Amino acid sequence: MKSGGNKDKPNNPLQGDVILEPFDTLIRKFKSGEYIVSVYGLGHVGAPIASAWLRSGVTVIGVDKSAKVLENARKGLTHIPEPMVNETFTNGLNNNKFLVYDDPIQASRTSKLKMICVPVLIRKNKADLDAVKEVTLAIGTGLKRNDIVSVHPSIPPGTTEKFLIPILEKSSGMRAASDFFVIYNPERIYEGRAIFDIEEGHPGIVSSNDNYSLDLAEKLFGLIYKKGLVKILGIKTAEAEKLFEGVYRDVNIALANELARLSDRLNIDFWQAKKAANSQNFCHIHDPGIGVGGACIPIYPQFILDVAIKNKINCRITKTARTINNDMPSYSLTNALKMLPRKVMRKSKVTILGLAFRGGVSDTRLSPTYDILKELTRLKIKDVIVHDPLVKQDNLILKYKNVELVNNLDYAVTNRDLIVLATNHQEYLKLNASIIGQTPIYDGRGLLNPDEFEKKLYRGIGRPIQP
Ligand SMILES: NC(=O)c1ccc[n+]([C@@H]2O[C@H](COP(=O)([O-])OP(=O)(O)OC[C@H]3O[C@@H](n4cnc5c(N)ncnc54)[C@H](O)[C@@H]3O)[C@@H](O)[C@H]2O)c1
Ligand SMILES: CC(=O)N[C@@H]1[C@@H](OP(=O)(O)OP(=O)(O)OC[C@H]2O[C@@H](n3ccc(=O)[nH]c3=O)[C@H](O)[C@@H]2O)O[C@H](CO)[C@@H](O)[C@@H]1O
Repeated sequence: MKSGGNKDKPNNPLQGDVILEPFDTLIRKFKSGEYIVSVYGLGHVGAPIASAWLRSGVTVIGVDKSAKVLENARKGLTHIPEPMVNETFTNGLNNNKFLVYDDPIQASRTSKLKMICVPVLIRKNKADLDAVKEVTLAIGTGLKRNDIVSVHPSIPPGTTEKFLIPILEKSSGMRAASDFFVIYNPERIYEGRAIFDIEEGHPGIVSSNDNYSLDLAEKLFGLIYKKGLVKILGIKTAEAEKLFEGVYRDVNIALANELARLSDRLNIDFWQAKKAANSQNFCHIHDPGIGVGGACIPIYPQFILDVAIKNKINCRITKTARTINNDMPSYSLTNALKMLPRKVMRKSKVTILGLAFRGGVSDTRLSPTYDILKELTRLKIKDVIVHDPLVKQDNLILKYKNVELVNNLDYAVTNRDLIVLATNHQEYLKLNASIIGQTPIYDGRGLLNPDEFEKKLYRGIGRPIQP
């Protein structure tokens, strides 16, 4: 059969003697619970994905390596503060639609569609594929004929084809696009509204290397993406697409940081200039800030740079943007420390507002606040408070003997020598002169209204110094 035929019928079985099920039968079997989806990794991405499938009526197996995550999941809970995830897990357990496995091979044997949602972080400027390798091997070991494997983390272009498919083929003894099917579906969720983003926020991206798997992906993922799907034939292109989104953001933030630093030097109000500039339809200047954190934006450009170096391409803008953004914690702290009252720096009491990498989330991965803490510790400042309304405890902070993590904002801003706002949590909008008294504040996110503070006690990135 040729590709591109009736969407309800498999148009490219590739398998000679084996007849594939019509897509409608396949979907019916997922909906009836005969076919099961397994989600490997119940973190920021996996937990909302599992929830989206559960919400579509499908039976889901959650798999994770962490005993704590599994224990929580069995109670219908997650450590991910995403709206609707806990409720969906709890309903799923009550309806016997949500199953939790600690055996990844058994989960693969039991499920038809296996979704890889474990993290790909960075080690020595290269993608760290250890977790992906581990689950891929387990999935391959339990793989059955006509099963479907779908890959979700953001990864360097070529990873699925060159790294994951060979593991699946070797461990299963079967061939991709013939005996089993591989889909790449990058996640585009914004933490804090993940289920909404999957279901209604953006079109989903589905890709595969053959037409049959791509049509299959469209049919399957149509169950959860209500805003439509963008189909890409060629997984490598889809892997690149996701990284391009991240590079675009990183470069635009770097541009904002560069212009804000110029504005600081010229004593120009960057924020007013930005607002006016963005009133023109083609202009989308981003926000400057104390740093670019999170498990995505600082990492994806590195994947691009690594692959560029291997292919002897000099991605100068991507590289420069990283350098500019990496320098922002140091630049901001230098300006903030200029506000310290004259006294021995080591004896100063400094408060950092925000540990999360951005406002509205409790995720602290690669937060610029860690860079600030490292520098304050190097300067031997002994009394440092970090406040965050959403982060209740943090293992990295425990390593700093000079740093206390607190959730009480009044305590954090009382009787201090300097306050540095590092995260744009909405909770900080209430700060003003009567709350912080005579303590100088450096606004590393341009969040606060300078008019709410005494002129000499407020400085901020891109904010002019008032005479
Ligand atoms: N966080 C986001 O907003 C976001 C958005 C889009 C894409 N992504 C991509 O998704 C990937 C996953 O990110 P995340 O934020 O969900 O990570 P996470 O750390 O929040 O969750 C990962 C989960 O996988 C589990 N895990 C790790 N190794 C495992 C293994 N070998 N077997 C089984 N379980 C294992 C962990 O215990 C954890 O529960 C990222 O690397 C990124 O490429 C993330
Ligand atoms: C391409 C894109 O948009 N991707 C989003 C991004 O989401 P994110 O959760 O990482 O959040 P961001 O808002 O990008 O922030 C990252 C860091 O940059 C700082 N920042 C931000 C905007 C700005 O103008 N100036 C800044 O300084 C901010 O404080 C924070 O530290 O990656 C997810 C995973 O791939 C995507 O799913 C999601 O779509």
